[in-house]
Amino acid sequence: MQRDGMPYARAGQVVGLLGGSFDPAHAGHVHITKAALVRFGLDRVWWLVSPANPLKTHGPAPISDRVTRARAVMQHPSVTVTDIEARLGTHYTAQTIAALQEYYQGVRFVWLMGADNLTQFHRWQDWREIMARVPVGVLARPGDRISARMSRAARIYREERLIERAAGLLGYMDAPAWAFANLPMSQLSSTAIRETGKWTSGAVVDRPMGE
Ligand SMILES: Nc1ncnc2c1ncn2[C@@H]1O[C@H](COP(=O)(O)OP(=O)(O)OP(=O)(O)O)[C@@H](O)[C@H]1O
Ligand SMILES: O=C(O)c1ccc[n+]([C@@H]2O[C@H](COP(=O)([O-])O)[C@@H](O)[C@H]2O)c1
Repeated sequence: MQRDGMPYARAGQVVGLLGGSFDPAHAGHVHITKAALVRFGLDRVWWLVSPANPLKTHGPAPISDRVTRARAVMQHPSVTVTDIEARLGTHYTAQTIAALQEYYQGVRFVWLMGADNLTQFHRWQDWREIMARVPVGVLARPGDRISARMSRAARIYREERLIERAAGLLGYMDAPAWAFANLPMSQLSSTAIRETGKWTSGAVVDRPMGE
């Protein structure tokens, strides 16, 4: 049965999940998404626009505005922007992944994140359960490549890291498995955009990023 608003996926497909506040979405997100599709051999990527990041203190703009903005920014036939977590009522990534695996039997999920998130991954709720459930693909981010590689999660799961040449098989690996993709890096961040004042809660500003 297909629940309202849940994207379609069939058993055997490899679906990358990029969770984020997307407050607002920017070209850096687009860049890592396209890179992830190629480098990690994904069939699809779903953006999970989260109701709120459990580790962030500032409240994001309303989710409907962030989804609208994300859909305007990310237009690619293999990418779907979703508000799945709001629909499932999950707040923590471990819960979200467990619910998706239950709902989409046979679909191979890969969790995606920028290198900044790997540095604090060991602070996420049930982060080892995430590692046990799905392969993880990490994308380089300015300033975070070294700290990510030295992070607690990277050290604990040192043996489970794929060499870059094998990263295209990530979705077919049994968890735990992870890969780090080095790629030309984008300096963009939502924080920087919010600081320009071009994105305020409730206001959608549709300008090409980088202006
Ligand atoms: N420029 C970038 N390079 C690599 N990864 C990125 C980049 N921007 C965002 N990401 C990754 O995309 C995911 C969602 O990011 P998020 O929505 O938090 O955007 P952000 O720019 O990091 O926001 P903020 O500045 O508010 O922390 C995270 O895993 C983050 O690491
Ligand atoms: O589950 C957790 O404990 C947890 C802690 C911090 C961040 N996350 C998730 O990480 C993703 C990136 O968050 P953000 O706000 O940095 O874009 C998003 O999907 C969050 O829900 C998850």
